[in-house]
Amino acid sequence: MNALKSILKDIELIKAQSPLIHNITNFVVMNNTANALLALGASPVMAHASEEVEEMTSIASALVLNIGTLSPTWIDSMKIAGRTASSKNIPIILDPVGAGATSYRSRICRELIQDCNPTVIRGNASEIMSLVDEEIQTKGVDSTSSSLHAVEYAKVLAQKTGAIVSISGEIDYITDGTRVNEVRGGSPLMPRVTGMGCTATALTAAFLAVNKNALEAATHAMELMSWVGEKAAKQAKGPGTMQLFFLDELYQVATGEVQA
Ligand SMILES: Nc1ncnc2c1ncn2[C@@H]1O[C@H](COP(=O)(O)OP(=O)(O)O)[C@@H](O)[C@H]1O
Ligand SMILES: Cc1ncsc1CCOP(=O)(O)O
Ligand SMILES: [Mg+2]
Repeated sequence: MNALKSILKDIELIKAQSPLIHNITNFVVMNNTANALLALGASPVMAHASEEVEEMTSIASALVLNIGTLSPTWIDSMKIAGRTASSKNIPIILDPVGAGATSYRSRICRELIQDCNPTVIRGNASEIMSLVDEEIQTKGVDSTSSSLHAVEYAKVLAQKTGAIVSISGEIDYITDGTRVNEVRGGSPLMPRVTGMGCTATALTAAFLAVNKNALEAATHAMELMSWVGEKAAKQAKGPGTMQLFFLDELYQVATGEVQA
């Protein structure tokens, strides 16, 4: 399977380079996403103090900006880190958690996009749609729309911002504004575990760190999520064990016990 070989090639690079991934992310998922990055072979660091983010981003291979539990001091740090990354050609991935639920979140996402030029924007359907149409109100951090419905919005967002836009859901769609890659698979248990979308974002950062083709890197991350999620769900009894099996299966792939 060619897609699998191509993902495994990126994973080999992640293992060899162990890229430092600087995460400014939310309190809910810090532990999950750090563990997922470690399982894959990357090196996570969570740092959000404005006093240190410029230095931390400067030594990182990719930057995650995740607005899940944002507050004014964190936004300042995100902007410093984002500008630093942008000036040094360090890839940035923005997760617009809950965009459209409050005007604050939507406004901050627009400012971050404007100031930091993210390489990839990854969110669920509702979040991506709300970034294009300010009238779209979402319920919270979970999507109320199908990913298929968001594809045209994602293309517009990609064309407007120059970012690759990655929409997650039952089917994932990743677009540069013209081409659209589709990723199927995964499991309905995945959205029953908090932080799975944020994990997808963190893994996308790891792929961006080793693969300069951002459309391919973002697609690889979603293919890996889907593949690992499906394997984990076969063994899980519910969300609790799903979380554990997901990490273990990710580690199995990363340590090379699964071959293409
Ligand atoms: N119904 C589903 N079937 C299969 N995979 C899913 C389903 N819903 C979400 N996923 C997967 O779960 C992960 C998180 O996606 P999603 O729940 O949309 O993100 P978020 O947590 O940001 O809302 C992605 O890898 C996505 O492909
Ligand atoms: C529940 C919640 N509330 C604020 S951030 C967060 C986590 C969202 O994570 P994900 O979007 O990956 O489910
Ligand atoms: Mg999310």
